[in-house]
Amino acid sequence: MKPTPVIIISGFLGSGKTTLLLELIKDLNARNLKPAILMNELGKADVDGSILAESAQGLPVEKRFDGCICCSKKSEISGALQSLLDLAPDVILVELTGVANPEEVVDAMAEPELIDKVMLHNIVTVVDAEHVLEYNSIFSADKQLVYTLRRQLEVADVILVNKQDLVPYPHLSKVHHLIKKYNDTAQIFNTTLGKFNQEAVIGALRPLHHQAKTTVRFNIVSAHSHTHHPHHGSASSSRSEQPGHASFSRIQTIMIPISRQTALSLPRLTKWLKTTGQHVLRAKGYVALKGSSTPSLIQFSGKQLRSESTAYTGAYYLVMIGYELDERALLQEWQANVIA
Ligand SMILES: Nc1nc2c(ncn2[C@@H]2O[C@H](COP(=O)(O)OP(=O)(O)OP(=O)(O)O)[C@@H](O)[C@H]2O)c(=O)[nH]1
Repeated sequence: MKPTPVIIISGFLGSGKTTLLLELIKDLNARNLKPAILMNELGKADVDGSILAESAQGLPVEKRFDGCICCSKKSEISGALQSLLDLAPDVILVELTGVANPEEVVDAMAEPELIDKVMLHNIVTVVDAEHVLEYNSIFSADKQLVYTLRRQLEVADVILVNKQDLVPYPHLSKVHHLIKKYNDTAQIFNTTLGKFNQEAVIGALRPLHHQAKTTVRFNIVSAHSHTHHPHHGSASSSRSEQPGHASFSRIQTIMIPISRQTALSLPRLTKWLKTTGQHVLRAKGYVALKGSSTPSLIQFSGKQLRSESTAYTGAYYLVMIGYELDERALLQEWQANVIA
């Protein structure tokens, strides 16, 4: 039996991985290829899962959300991959968290129970064209994170310089220069919203005609996460200073639950996210906005906030992702600046 190809999508927080994943799913569907998806997410809320559920409706997508890829637990990764294999997909797409090293998945694929069943098709790393040049200086004190970000570039077969719409051309060439310093063999594409000629990534894939071992379809399974840092409560992080395969570093997540009765002012929320002294790199979640009758998906990355109306039906919350976050201060600021 032919091994099932695996495509790994990596890239720092907010670079555009889920946006790319949705583009790949569309294209695979157009080619009559059935993908299965393994994704995990920082924090306790499965925002990407909800986006996927809404955007990929009707597509032959299977999703498994229980592999904690952040901790190099090979058994968890390989367990999740094996469950997906039972569905006989033509390709497995793995979307990593923004602070994960793709090598962890590659390592897990080399475990005895998987080695003959899966093969690495390619690693695609998505780069945020607007911010990638700043990362080394912002995170200079965090060796683990700098190492992970470097490995995301070094091990990639294809690198997307995404968000090209937000930067002038000379900036793009500086980004290419940086990438080539770490990887001069990867194919590089400049993209906006993850759109490019996907032939380079999925062109060689063919239907596998494998027999599914189960008819159980994995839908959106509840988000799995855990606390890396007990004293942070809902925050997740670990502080290994030793570069290695483990991905986490000082990046933390803080989940802000929001009552269903609270409608937020978009201008106030935007102002606060842009001006808070906390080191917030990314925020996302579902909220009620004043003047809108449906829940809104909030996406804050690269100091830009986007909101879009959705058919989401779950509890409201905002996940804040950043470094050196002071949870108490952040929640106080939230109350004072957004809620009060
Ligand atoms: N202007 C612009 N925005 C983009 C582009 N690609 C993605 N975005 C937006 O950037 C935000 C983050 O995109 P995602 O695809 O969720 O990024 P991600 O890498 O999956 O994020 P995490 O999973 O949180 O690490 C969303 O609001 C996207 O709509 C782009 O090319 N240009």
